[in-house]
Amino acid sequence: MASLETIVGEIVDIIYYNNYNGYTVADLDMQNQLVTVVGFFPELQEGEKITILGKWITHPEYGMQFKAESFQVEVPTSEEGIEKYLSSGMIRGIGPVTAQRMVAHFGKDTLDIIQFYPQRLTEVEGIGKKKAVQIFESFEEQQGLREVMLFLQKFGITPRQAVKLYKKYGDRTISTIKENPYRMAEDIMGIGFKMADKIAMNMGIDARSAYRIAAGVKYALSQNHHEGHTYCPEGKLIQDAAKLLDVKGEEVQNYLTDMAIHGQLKLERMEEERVYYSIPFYRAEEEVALRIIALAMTDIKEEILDLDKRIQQVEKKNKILLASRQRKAIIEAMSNGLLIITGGPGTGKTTIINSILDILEDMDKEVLLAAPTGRAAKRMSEATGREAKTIHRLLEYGFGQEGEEQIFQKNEDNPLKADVVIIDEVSMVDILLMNHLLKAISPGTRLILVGDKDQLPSVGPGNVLKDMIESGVVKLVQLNEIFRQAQESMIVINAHHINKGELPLLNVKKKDFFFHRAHSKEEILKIIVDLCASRLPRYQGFDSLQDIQVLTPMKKGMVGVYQLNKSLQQVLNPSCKQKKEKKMGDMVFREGDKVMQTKNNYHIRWVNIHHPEEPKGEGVFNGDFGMIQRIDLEEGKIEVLFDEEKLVEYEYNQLDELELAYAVTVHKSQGSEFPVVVMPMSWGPPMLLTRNLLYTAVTRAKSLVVLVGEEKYLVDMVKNNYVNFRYTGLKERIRSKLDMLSMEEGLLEEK
Ligand SMILES: Nc1ncnc2c1ncn2[C@@H]1O[C@H](COP(=O)(O)OP(=O)(O)OP(=O)(O)O)[C@@H](O)[C@H]1O
Repeated sequence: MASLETIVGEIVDIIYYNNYNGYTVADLDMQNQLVTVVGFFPELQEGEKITILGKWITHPEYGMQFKAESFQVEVPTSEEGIEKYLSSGMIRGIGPVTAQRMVAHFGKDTLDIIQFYPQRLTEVEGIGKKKAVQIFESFEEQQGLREVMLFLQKFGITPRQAVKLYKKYGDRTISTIKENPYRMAEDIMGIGFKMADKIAMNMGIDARSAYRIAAGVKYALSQNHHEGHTYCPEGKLIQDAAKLLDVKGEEVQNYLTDMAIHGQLKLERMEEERVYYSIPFYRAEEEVALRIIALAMTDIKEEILDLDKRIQQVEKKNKILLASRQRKAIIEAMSNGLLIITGGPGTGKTTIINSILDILEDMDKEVLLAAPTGRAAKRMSEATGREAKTIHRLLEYGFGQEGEEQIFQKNEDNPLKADVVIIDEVSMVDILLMNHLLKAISPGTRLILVGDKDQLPSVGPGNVLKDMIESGVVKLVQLNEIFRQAQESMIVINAHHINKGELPLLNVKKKDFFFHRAHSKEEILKIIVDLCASRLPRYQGFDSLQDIQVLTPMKKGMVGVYQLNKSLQQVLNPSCKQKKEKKMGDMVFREGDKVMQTKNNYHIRWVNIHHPEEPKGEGVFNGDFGMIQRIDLEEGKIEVLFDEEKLVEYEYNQLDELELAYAVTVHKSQGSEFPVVVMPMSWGPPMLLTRNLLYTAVTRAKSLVVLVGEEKYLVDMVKNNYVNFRYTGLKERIRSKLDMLSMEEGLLEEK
């Protein structure tokens, strides 16, 4: 067996870098001998000098390589190395041109100048005082980050996670982790208990300490919440936590009651079973149940005169005859504190919202409209011709100062001022957001919730819409008639077939729902790329970027999001001299790319390019699509245009909020609609390939659906009625609270 050796050299080329786990293949110049090095590293930069401890291996294909076990990076010392290092874009304010000028001026002292005499940077052409400060700060930050990465690499924490930790804890990263490693698992998405535990063990924390077991239990419970549950039955929690902690079930059990007594968890009885909630979910479920009952029981005293006449007027104005259920929906909307309107595509939900709006506005009522995502809110605005906001915006979330704890400014002390609030796409609302929404609805304001209960449930915990419906307490209008106009669309017809577990009708001439047969995943990928790049634009006039959206159930694999995006990018927006690009691990962002914002960012500023004189707007939301307009390699910035008007500037360290979006997962597409949806049909885990998911994907399309693959997988999906089960207590909670209230009233009456 080869023994460990130390080699020293300068990085001359990064051949491969995986930004999820840090796996790197790089060429190293060892005194004019080129060596290939492989191993797990933080993002290395060309020009850096590195000392590596490892051993020589022979790769069957690539020959001799040096496999790293540990390493020490030094800053480059040669002028060429310094220039390469600074040109890489890792320091804000320095791109290739500035790097070259700096090295031409300061030579080998450039890095020392940045660190110790930053004021001298202004001697370089193009660097003013402000930029000099920016370069100094960014360099310091990089040094700090390096230190954190070096400390964490021995625990198997990837560079990406190290960056997240550094963003969260800043200069105090190392001390915070040393103090309580389990905090990482609570604070940082993607760092599990296991990783935090590894560090804790390494630091000598006892495996049976109360501290460790409590952390394990909390983490096991939070994992259940991640899967959509609002609580976890005791047996399952003990099992999950014991497995995680590698201790006996009894050891966990002993702590559970204790944790409940100390208010770390909430112990409840649910259908004769002991179950545990994390406190925020328990509170949210309790409060939602109480508020739903209060709203549902609010008597609308107001007698609406001439409602029949008003409905007739609306019919006349819109030139339609409302169906009886639609009339019922309108009447109920006028006479209930809380109403749910649910139905599949083409069953007239939008028509009802518009009719209700017409009537209410005619009566001078104040109405507010909102939906859970930016895209859904935008569609609601377009469909109603009125302003619709995201629920977060409606509730004025995050209007505080940056860095302060973000809160919903609209709440029970400062409720929404409106007669009626209408929320669309309510199936996407989870228990926490529903609680915030209900808090801001005061008695006297009516709430109308519109949605399709058969869509995928909310990403966050809870099954709120279904639970509310099944509680039987909330007034419900269920629409099931597909209107004639909608019946002309096979998308609508087939969506209803799929929802009922029937096979969709495929390839009906001159229609809008097609199946393209392909046998292997390679073939599926090839056909999808061809459809998007050439056939659909050429024969049907669709725009490859604006109109066509590839949706896929999976992230990984040949027809998963990552590969689809790579292949589509290569063809739809290939690399060329004129287009600048920024490498992010194994992904490339290029000018002209279609991208998606992957989390809600309430503070990021945008300029309306049509009205640059207007004050800057704030906020870009999870699921918003944009286009990369410009990459500034000097400043380290990427400009993205959203909705063809909002221009947002991202710094490189914010790029984890963006993903390529030629293809996105079905889950991410919830609440959005596209002219064309293209989707692969191939093998995947049955838990994922469900009827529910297919229904959600198909209902995202307005003009055309093309499924590509093998029909047997389509049949499997239609038959797979597996709905991810969620432990939620809202339905029972509403019922039991109502029973209690009725009992109290009964007692009062008896008295
Ligand atoms: N009473 C009616 N008579 C005739 N046509 C109707 C009636 N109600 C709705 N429609 C028509 O049916 C179609 C579907 O209605 P609408 O868009 O309101 O449904 P929806 O449930 O909002 O659909 P989606 O969820 O797909 O947006 C529209 O073309 C609409 O004009």
